[in-house]
Amino acid sequence: MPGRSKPNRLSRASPCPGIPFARSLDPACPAMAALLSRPCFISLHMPYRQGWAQDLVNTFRFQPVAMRETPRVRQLALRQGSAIFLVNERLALGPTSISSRDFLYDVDPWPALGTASNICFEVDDVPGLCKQLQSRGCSLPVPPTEVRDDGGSVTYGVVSSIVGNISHTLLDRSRYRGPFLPGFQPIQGAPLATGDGIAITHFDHITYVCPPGGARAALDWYQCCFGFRRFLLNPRERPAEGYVLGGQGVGMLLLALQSAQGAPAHGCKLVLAESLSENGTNQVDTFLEQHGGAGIQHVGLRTTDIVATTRALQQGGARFFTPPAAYYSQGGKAEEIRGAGQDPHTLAELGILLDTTAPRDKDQPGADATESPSQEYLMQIFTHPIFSEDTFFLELIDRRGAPGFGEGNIRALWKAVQVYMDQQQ
Ligand SMILES: O=C(O)C(=O)Cc1ccc(O)cc1
Repeated sequence: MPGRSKPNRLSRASPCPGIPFARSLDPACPAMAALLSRPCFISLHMPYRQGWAQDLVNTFRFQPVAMRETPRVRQLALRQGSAIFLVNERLALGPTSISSRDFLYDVDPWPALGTASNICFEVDDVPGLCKQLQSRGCSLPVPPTEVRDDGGSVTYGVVSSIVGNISHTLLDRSRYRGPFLPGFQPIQGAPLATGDGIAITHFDHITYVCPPGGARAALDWYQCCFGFRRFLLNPRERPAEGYVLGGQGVGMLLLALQSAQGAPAHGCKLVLAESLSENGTNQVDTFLEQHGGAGIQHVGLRTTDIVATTRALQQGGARFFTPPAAYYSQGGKAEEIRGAGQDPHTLAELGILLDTTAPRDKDQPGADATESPSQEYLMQIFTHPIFSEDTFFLELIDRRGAPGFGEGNIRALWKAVQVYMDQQQ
């Protein structure tokens, strides 16, 4: 955890605290009332005076919707589609003056550096879920709490995840009519120009970096505690092993989950990454080192037009990883791109990756057996790290029927990041 040492909670014997080990490994592990929906917001914490909120507004065109300011902290909600980042900034130096209650709807991760540390989920019964989680031994830094203003009231609690500095705000805002949350002032003003082509609709997935041996424990925890279901990233993935990428410099295990509620096509997935590299540092190890432990490595933002969105963001100054030029010329890639109905020159100019190797697995929940697999593909592009360290970054993802993750794209990203990191040294 940045700036503060913390015992490794992944070393617990049972992945589901309080549940006998054998039962806890059962994916149906015991009826959680938790029906978590798509993330309501993702919290970012900045150390003193790092104005990254401005970049989200000016470059990524997130719209400021609401703000809360105390003498010690500022919290700013920024929105694109239904994706909301809650940017938390300290207004004073030094940890002593800040109490955990300064950051409403969150806990203070004491960041010595920028970190994305909280994912808020809307739930129906906050006290009931908090009670269940507590009875399973989960740590609840904020017990169920009611906050109200003129727009009504909400109930929230915060639970610590077993992964690094990540926490989850559990929120019931069914009784609230205001624009964001009680305690926040709406930010009036003309919406930012939307004719610029940026078409971000929602959070598609959130990828964690787990410590060695930690991805499986995290998978079990989210299944047991939040009722998440396993999501197979690729038809070739064997459930017992996970999606293992090896060779060509890649050594990584990926496991994924999706929330039980919500249509699969629109649900937000959690991807758990763990390094399997034995020799030398890679992007996952680098994250652990520079972040000071496990945490959120990137957030995938779903777009319905990745070409226009990337172009507009690049014009606004966003910087993206670009794959080596050979990516577009070798192994029939240009034909693959054309076959998908895209233009290889445009994708190459912008650095967008396209993958047709992640067709819809007909066994995944929600799969539509009538759709033709040949038309399914996805396109992705990844920003450079957005804080000063090589830690957190954003991704744009445009899914054309493909719900998984393309192996070719992950390899290309891996390579591009390695080249970037080598250049940094
Ligand atoms: O492709 C994605 O968006 C993923 O989430 C998979 C992934 C996970 C970790 C990495 O360092 C690179 C790629």
